[in-house]
Amino acid sequence: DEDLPQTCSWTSIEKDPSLKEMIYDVGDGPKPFQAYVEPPLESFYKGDPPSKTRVVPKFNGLAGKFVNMSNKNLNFYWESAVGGAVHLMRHYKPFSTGGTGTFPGHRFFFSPDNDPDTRVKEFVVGEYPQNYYVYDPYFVEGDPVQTEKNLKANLNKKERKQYDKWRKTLLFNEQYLNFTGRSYLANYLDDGPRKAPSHFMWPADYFGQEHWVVTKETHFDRLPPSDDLDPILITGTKRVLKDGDPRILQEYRVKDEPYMNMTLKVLSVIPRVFEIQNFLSPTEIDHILDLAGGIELHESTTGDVGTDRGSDRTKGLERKTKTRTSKNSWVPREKSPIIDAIYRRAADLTRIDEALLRSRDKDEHPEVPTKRKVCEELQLVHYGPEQEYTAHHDFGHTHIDDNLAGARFATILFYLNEGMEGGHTSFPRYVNGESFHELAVKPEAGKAVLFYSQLPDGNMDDFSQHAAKPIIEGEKWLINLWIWDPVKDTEDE
Ligand SMILES: O=C(O)CCC(=O)C(=O)O
Ligand SMILES: [Fe+2]
Repeated sequence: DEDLPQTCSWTSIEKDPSLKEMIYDVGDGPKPFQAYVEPPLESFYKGDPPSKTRVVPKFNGLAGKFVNMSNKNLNFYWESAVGGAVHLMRHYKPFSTGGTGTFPGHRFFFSPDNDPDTRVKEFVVGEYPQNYYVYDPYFVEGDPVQTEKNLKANLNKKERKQYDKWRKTLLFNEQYLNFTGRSYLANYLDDGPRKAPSHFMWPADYFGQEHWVVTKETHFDRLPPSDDLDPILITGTKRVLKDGDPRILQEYRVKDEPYMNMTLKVLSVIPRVFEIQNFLSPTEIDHILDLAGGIELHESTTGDVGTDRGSDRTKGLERKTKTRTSKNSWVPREKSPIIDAIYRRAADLTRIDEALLRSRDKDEHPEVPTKRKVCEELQLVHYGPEQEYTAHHDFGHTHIDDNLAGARFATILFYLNEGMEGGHTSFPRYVNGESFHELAVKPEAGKAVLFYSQLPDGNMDDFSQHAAKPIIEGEKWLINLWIWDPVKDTEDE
């Protein structure tokens, strides 16, 4: 298109400069892997760095990855203190894993799901980067012969395969940790480590760095009549807008502005966090809040706590999660043309084809391994006084047999209001040379925040841990969009 000589400030880099070749061996001979190695702190500052050494953050949380390397069904508990109250966190299938944000000194244990009085393994969480907590009843330290005997006696062929993949994951983790200083929070798959993200990732080289990207999805500045905001019914290729095509409801958008510029400003290098001012227009915000009036908001839950699979005895120990006290609801892209435009703009912002953010026809992106979307529906969230979402990671953990290993890759938060007291989005572990306090992002109406939960090498980013701080006064409205890599784990329709 002639109006758009260049669509973004990014000039092609062959590979992310933070990727370094590491040679590893998990028993099949030496192999190369492009591993993410954190750049030196001095490079995080455009001018003179305030310090050459990292500040140790006040917040000492970390991602705990708990692994069931047995063929037993287990229940996983948190024990609030030695001999204190225990809380059922979740059920673990054979050879499965799960994660939770945790702190040094936290206590967890596994029990067989048919024998809740027995603790087969207890864990006390250590300091970062001690992220792994493994139950392996077959392994005998320093005795490979006995270990092999135990495995032969207890596991069938299929189980042995699953076990061996976990062994490789742990071996890979040791070498990755040694090379990068970080744990490998993904799994080692059938043909090697989890693949590097298939989506584009904006670089974040230093605080205050700016990128820009152009979008034809310009702002709505007048609300179309409600009939024009009916749900979108067309599907697949018919949704594609060619360069010459007008945008949907163009007449209600800012006049004589064929495209608009979005500026991403780097708020944090590790994790990669960007803010984008004026992503949403006041009209768009009105429309979303209007939808919110007609949408029933539900009490939020997280994937971490609560299961209906507990035994009778453990049922009484389940509790509603206290980590997330807000109310939420899902808004599909097809809800209205304005919501659709927000998805298209988000696609331009992340430089992901909009087709990946909806159901696709057969011939759209045949290279993508499944027809699943790469995002969830928008989530509309409301926090009232005292409500919060305590520190957590947005990524999840996949089963060892899931060879695609789809996980949340990027999060975009869109703030719908401002002026509340509290309610910041906090990144308590952002790496810097000045402050041991969190990076606190203030909600401002129309502002978007983009951050990545994964690293350029396909590992999960433990430092992406974040929280919604409690509201002290007022309320907070936001929508968030979760983008997955390479695709979502299940279809959400
Ligand atoms: O409300 C916020 O600021 C953050 C929300 C969040 O982290 C989430 O919904 O996953
Ligand atoms: Fe989150």
